[in-house]
Amino acid sequence: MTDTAMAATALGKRFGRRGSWALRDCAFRLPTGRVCAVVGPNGAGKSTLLALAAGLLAPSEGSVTVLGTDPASARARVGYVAQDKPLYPQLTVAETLLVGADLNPARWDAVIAERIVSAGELNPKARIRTLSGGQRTRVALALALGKRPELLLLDEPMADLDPLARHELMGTLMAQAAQHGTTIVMSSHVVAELEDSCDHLLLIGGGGVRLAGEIDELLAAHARVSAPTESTETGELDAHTIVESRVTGRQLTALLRPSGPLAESWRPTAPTLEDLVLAYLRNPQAASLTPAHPAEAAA
Ligand SMILES: Nc1ncnc2c1ncn2[C@@H]1O[C@H](COP(=O)(O)OP(=O)(O)OP(=O)(O)O)[C@@H](O)[C@H]1O
Repeated sequence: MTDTAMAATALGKRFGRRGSWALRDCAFRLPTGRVCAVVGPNGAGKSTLLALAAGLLAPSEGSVTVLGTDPASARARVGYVAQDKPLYPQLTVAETLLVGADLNPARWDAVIAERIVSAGELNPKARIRTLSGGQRTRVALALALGKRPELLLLDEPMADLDPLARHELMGTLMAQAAQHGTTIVMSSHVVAELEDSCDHLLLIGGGGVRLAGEIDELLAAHARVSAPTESTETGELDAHTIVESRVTGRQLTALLRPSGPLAESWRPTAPTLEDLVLAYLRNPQAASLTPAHPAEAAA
């Protein structure tokens, strides 16, 4: 048994010998039992990271392990739903679930798979090619959860679901995580949607990991501060790691990682997850906060 669901060391991937790096020098550790959000701009490498963990891509350098072993050896214990939800178009919904059962004889949970399909009122006799994008997502999630995985890798699973389906399927995923201790790693662009359900964050940007860790700890390591410009002195914040600062009217606000006490003129408030993610995305030069780049020691 391992308490690490996924870990990367100096992980890099490039497509083609002379291609540019999709990911480089990634290091993080995700403990088991977490619901982890993978966030980052288009082209940041989120899908690449999930495909590396699923064992569908091989690293160009470094390594990734899942459930304490290499991705190929862990495949039977891992569920993966790719962004394009590949399914056999000519099979019916019922036949697709039968294939799931056949491929996972020791682990298959027909009850959960059928519950997910019937909650979407899908006709078991409908062919996959006749389903909408959101309906296919539902079948892909039924297949992945029916496998009763220890680790579930989901690439933008909610993107084409309507709000009700999103809510219901997110509830099903969270119940699965709570009941079976399943680790869920889920990429998404909708940060507000992740705030309530995820407890761990991987923020990917510029080909690397910008933020990695428990969301509570990441939020606690940052403060949003503001002060009237006339009451601040140049360089007052220099001791701290500034992620973002801006002047609006006569107010200066900043999102920073305090390295010690802040001067009295600054009023700190706690940032939201969305504040944090947006500040790092808007400021690619801001210093990363990951196990490989820990926070500065308090002064
Ligand atoms: N098969 C491939 N061949 C060549 N380049 C690729 C391939 N797959 C991905 N890339 C490149 O790798 C980089 C990362 O792509 P990836 O799909 O992992 O990003 P992403 O963060 O999932 O993006 P999005 O949010 O748009 O889905 C991009 O620059 C992309 O062009």
